[in-house]
Amino acid sequence: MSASASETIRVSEIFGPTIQGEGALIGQPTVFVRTGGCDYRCSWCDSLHAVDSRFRADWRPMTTAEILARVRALSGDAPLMVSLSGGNPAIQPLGPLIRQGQAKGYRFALETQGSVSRDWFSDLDMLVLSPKPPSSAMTTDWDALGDCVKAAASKPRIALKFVIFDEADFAYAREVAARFPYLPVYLQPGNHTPPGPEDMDACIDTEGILGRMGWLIDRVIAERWFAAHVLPQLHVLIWGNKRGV
Ligand SMILES: C[S@@+](CC[C@H](N)C(=O)[O-])C[C@H]1O[C@@H](n2cnc3c(N)ncnc32)[C@H](O)[C@@H]1O
Ligand SMILES: Nc1nc2[nH]cc(C(=O)O)c2c(=O)[nH]1
Ligand code: SF4
Ligand SMILES: [Mg+2]
Repeated sequence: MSASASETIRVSEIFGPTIQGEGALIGQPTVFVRTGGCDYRCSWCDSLHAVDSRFRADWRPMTTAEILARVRALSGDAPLMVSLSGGNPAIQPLGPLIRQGQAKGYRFALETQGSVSRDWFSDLDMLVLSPKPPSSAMTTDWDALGDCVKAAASKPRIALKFVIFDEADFAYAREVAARFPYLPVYLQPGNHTPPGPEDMDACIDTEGILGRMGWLIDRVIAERWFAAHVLPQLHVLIWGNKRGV
């Protein structure tokens, strides 16, 4: 599907530069463009303010030019990595933003659950596919996930990233990884989030997160899954569930 540059994109928030706190690009200075709206409702979603339609009034329709101007202002016009997240950014017309941003030297990563594929995935610098394990209560559409990998196969780096709370989630990650044996895998312990986005500033369960991190490392080693990377959500350990960091 193609999109014209005049189409608007539903934006929940644009923030940064901060560091990418997760996965393959962890530690990299990054500006986040978080789009509003998602076709999933994960039981533990940490970004409900970009998912729950109660927050729809906060999502602003922005043109590609407006988003790019905001990203350039936040970064002082110095090109850096832009992470397109959400919500599900794949349901927004982001192709023109990626191409116009790249023309200015910016690089683009996109985080999605793999439920919707777009031909413009091939223009990305990095596609992070984060299929949802049983604890999310979502069901994987294997054809859609395969289509996402195919759409991106010609150019960008692709990585799989899994949130793991328990043994069933770990088994799911193993299954997906076996279907795509050539893709790098990142595993991150789940963070038990408060029930509503209003309460997100509540304290995080650091002990629980680090406990699951230790368990995850033990499981990876026990299975001799030596191709997997195990990482915490670094930004959560530093700033908790705060928005805009
Ligand atoms: C908020 S999502 C937005 C992008 C897209 N909808 C997705 O899920 O990939 C960004 C990343 O945060 C992860 N995430 C969401 N809630 C989490 C939680 N409670 N603990 C750990 N990671 C979480 C998701 O799995 C995903 O990898
Ligand atoms: N610092 C930081 N790193 C992140 N990595 C993935 C994020 C997301 O919510 O998509 C995120 C986020 O919100 N903040
Ligand atoms: S797919 Fe991503 S944004 Fe949507 S509900 Fe799940 S974690 Fe949240
Ligand atoms: Mg997040």
